[in-house]
Amino acid sequence: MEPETLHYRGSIDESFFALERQSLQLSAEKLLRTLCNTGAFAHLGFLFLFLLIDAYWLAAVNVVSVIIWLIAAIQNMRQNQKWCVRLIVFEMVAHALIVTYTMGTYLGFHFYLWPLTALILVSPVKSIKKTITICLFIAIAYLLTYIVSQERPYPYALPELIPYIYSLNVILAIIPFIIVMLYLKRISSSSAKRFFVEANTDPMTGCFNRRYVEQLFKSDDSQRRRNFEQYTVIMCDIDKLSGLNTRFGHQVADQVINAVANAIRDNIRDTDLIARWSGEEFLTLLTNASHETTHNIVQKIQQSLEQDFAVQDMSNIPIDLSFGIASSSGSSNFQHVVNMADVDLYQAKAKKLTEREFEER
Ligand SMILES: Nc1nc2c(ncn2[C@@H]2O[C@H](COP(=O)(O)OP(=O)(O)OP(=O)(O)O)[C@@H](O)[C@H]2O)c(=O)[nH]1
Repeated sequence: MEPETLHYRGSIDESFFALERQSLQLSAEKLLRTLCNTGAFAHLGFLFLFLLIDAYWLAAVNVVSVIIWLIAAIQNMRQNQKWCVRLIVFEMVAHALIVTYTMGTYLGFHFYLWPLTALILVSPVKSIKKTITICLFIAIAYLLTYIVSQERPYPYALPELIPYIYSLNVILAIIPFIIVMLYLKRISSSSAKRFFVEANTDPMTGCFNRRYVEQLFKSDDSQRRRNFEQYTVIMCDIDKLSGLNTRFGHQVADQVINAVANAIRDNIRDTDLIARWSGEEFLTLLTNASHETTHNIVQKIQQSLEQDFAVQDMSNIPIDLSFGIASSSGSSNFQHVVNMADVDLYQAKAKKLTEREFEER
């Protein structure tokens, strides 16, 4: 699955990093914080409701509930998520049972038991056996409320509020469920993006890798292919990279590779694509670019690189790029176009070599 936020140009763009950071931040701690805040506020609201209907002892129970939610929030802040979840589960089960036993099932307080199963699924309980046992225990507790409290008459004031309290409980009980599901959705989309990036990009430069480009031209995705119906391939090779490694070390050579990737990236459009084809070779795919535009881009890449080296005080590093260019016109076969660009590249390199030999004579 390709994340929509990844553009063809470059590779892992800034919006992806922002999204990734956001998703990671929405960790268990954030999920529990949202739950604790919602739980504490909801119980504070119910405290007033119970006072309104003269259910004083239930209001007292609610005070204890608010305290438990606050302690759970503190445990979460202290990174003690295990105890935070235990307290939430205890409070929700005990409170749902007490209120349902006192008021009957027709007020809907027993609905709070269901979202707990979702919470337990994402909680730090690692063992599957334990998770299933707790979920079954919740199901049994739900059944008990039904058996014990079904026929119980409503004992408090303002019975006309019953349908409203029921509706409120239905809505509030689904909130923890939604929060947990959103959390799971975020985690799964974040993992899919990470998987895509790891499989299709070069970690050092952030460019797409060869695999991605080859898959792109093999894929049946007509929308994506249409973007590359009329394209030009530029093969860019860093000359004598092995020499740079020997003379200046791998770190400097890596810096050179990154600088070349940036120079290409800065001079192509969002609809174009850059991929690290091999250690010292980059492939650039330009869409609908004329001969003149392509040559301008090549020139701009070289100029950008020189400027970047001057800014970074790296002008002493002898860096030369060779380019091979081929266009898809007349051939729809990607591999064939790449081969033509390769031939052009080797000719450019051979020409340089001959010129150098001529100068040295
Ligand atoms: N520092 C660094 N070096 C790399 C990386 N990938 C490939 N190389 C080096 O790039 C060099 C490529 O060597 P060659 O294929 O002979 O190419 P070259 O030295 O650039 O010579 P010409 O292409 O003929 O100009 C090898 O020494 C590799 O070790 C990398 O990620 N970092």
